[in-house]
Amino acid sequence: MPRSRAKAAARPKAAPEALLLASAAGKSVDGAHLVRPTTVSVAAGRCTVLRGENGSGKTTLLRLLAGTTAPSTGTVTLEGRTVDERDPVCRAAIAALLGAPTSYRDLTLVDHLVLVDATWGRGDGAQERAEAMLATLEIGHLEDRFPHELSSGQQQLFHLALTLVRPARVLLLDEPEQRLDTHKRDLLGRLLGQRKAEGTALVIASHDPQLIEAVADDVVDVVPA
Ligand SMILES: Nc1ncnc2c1ncn2[C@@H]1O[C@H](COP(=O)(O)OP(=O)(O)OP(=O)(O)O)[C@@H](O)[C@H]1O
Repeated sequence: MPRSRAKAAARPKAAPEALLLASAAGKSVDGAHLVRPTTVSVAAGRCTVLRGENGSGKTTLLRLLAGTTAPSTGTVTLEGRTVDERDPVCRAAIAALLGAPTSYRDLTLVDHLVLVDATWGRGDGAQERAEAMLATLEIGHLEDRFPHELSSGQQQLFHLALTLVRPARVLLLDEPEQRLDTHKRDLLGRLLGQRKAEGTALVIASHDPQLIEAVADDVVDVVPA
C-alpha cells in the first residue's frame, strides 16, 4: 500500500456532519424543568434514539427539535439556521409525528394522504403515491374508511402514513411503535431503515429495545429533571 494511503486508513473517521442539532437545549416553565439541557444531533442517513423513563422529557425535546416550542436554554439549528416551525424552510425539511395529527371526519384515509401530498406540491401521481404508502403500511385495504372507523393500531399506522407520505429531510417520531403488534413493529423498523438508506435523518423517542436495536446509530439518554 502506498505510504499516503496507509496514513489515510489510519486516520480516525470524521463524525458525520449534523443536519439537525440541539445544543444544550432545555425547556422550563415557571421554574420547572420539562427537559434538562440536552445535546442531540443527527446527520443525513442516520438515526438518533431518545431513551428515558416516562416524564423524562423526550417529547419536549422532540418539540424543541421540531421548532414547535422554543428552548429556554441552548439552541436548536437546522444546518446552522435556528429551527422555528413558523419558518417555511424548517417546515419543508422536518416532518414530525408528535401526538395525533389533525384529521377530518369526512375524508377517507386515502383522501387525507392525497391532501397532504398536494400540500407539498408534488404534482401528478398523488393518488398513486397515497395508495402506495397505505399499502406499504399494510392498511391499503382500509383506504376508503374514515379515521374514526379504525382500531387504535390502525390509527397509528394511518398517522405514520400521513407523516411518511410527505417529502422530508428529517423525521421526528414520538414512540412510533405505540399500539403496533410485533409484525407491524418489524415492518416499521424496516421502513425506517429504508428512509435512512435514502438519506433521511431520523430522531425517534422509543421504549422498544428491538426497534432501537434495529434503527439506532446513536442513543441519547434523556435524564429526568
Ligand atoms: N405543558 C406542560 N406544563 C408543565 N409541565 C409539563 C407540560 N408538558 C409536560 N410537562 C412535564 O414535563 C415533563 C416531560 O414531559 P414529556 O412529555 O416531555 O416526557 P416524556 O419523556 O415524553 O414522557 P413519556 O415517556 O411518558 O411519553 C413531565 O414531567 C411532564 O409532566
